[in-house]
Amino acid sequence: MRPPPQAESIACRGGCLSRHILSVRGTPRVGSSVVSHPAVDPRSGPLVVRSAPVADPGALLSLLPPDDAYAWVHGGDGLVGWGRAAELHTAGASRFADAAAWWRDLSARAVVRDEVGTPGSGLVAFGSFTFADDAEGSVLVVPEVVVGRRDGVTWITVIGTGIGAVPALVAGAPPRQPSGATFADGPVDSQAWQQLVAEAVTRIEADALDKVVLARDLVATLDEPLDVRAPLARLAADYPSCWTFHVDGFFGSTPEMLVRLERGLVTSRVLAGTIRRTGDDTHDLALAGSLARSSKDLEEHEYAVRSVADALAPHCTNMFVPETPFVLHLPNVMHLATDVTGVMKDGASALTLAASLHPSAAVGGTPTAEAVRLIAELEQLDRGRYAGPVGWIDARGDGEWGIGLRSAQVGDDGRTVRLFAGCGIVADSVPADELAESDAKLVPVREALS
Ligand SMILES: C=C(O[C@H]1C=CC=C(C(=O)O)[C@@H]1O)C(=O)O
Repeated sequence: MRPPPQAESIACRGGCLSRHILSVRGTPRVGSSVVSHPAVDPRSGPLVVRSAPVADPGALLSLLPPDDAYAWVHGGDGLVGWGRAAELHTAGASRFADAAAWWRDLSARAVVRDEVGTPGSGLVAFGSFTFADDAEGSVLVVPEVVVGRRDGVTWITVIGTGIGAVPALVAGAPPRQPSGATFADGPVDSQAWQQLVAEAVTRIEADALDKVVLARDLVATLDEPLDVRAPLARLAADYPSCWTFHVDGFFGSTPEMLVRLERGLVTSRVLAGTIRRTGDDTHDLALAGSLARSSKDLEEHEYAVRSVADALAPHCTNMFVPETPFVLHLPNVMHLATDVTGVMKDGASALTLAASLHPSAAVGGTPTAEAVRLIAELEQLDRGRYAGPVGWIDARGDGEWGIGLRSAQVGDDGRTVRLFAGCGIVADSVPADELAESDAKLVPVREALS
């Protein structure tokens, strides 16, 4: 393999890189307002992108500066980035189409020298999309620096308007740990939320729909503004089989891969059907067996698998949809899980696939339209980016989009953090059990803030 580039190394990290790379703002952000018809500023030249292998710099998350940092890591591999070379903010039902068009245009105009040639090298954007059409906050960001690792190969990508210097990669000082976290119910307290679950069961029994996912939130207040690198490091260490992410204050560790597209191969990990772990391995094994036999959970799972298979079918050939789920063991919960695969047939990008899949029945319900209407009516919660697609895309269209679960959004003051969790409700659901399940799903982020 080619030796890592050293000649251009300079002893600085994210912040001072901006001396070397002029930041092109793809679309200016005006306060928090939404740019619905984005275009790259025609006065700016194309983005100039260079990817090259580098020596292993250690844990990817340890490279992140405190601000403008992005992450998508899974068991040591993944992508981290910092700085903003270009960005798009969008909203509305057209948010995915806006983002896909912006990305196609930006990619087509970019000048790329990619010495790595793997999914995630070359031009890359991190993104996060809201669950609901009418929420603000969908974003794609192209960092100034991206560091990736995959199958033992580490690379750096530098993005700007000119030939940028390649920064030396050094771990920064350890992040400041969160302190003084207190947690309170969001606008709907746990008692009221159980009543909503009961109401959803009534609606399901009245045959209006088969399944609906209801979510709740917790509000954490910290002593000081959150250094998001601290919970990210904790989540990545505690949940290595999940995808730990951060985009624009939205962070978490999701076990659910909405869609991955790599060199024509499409995969999706569907989760639905949950049981809490007890901490006693023998007992948990017995619980895993009962989860795999539970008709309530199997029914809930089947809806989610069907929704994913149906949404992928128009884009794929050779689809494989296993008939029986396996049990995914996480430290806090176990889930029924199915890995759906297919071969891309129509050239759709990972982002277009994510748009076709969202919202799957793991976060919406069945039928989708009725479930989404009931969520809006009952939930009394602005989900923001929770349960929306979060991940990355490269210029080839390859990418990974997880579902933004086991997640939280940092507020503008930096000290307030909203944590989210939801549960699939079907005819047999029991409100108190669903509350306990949602508490278990809040554990990863809650512990990472404590
Ligand atoms: C909606 C969430 O989880 C989904 C994913 C896995 C299992 C689920 C369940 O069993 O209800 C949910 O469908 C969440 O974690 O907030």
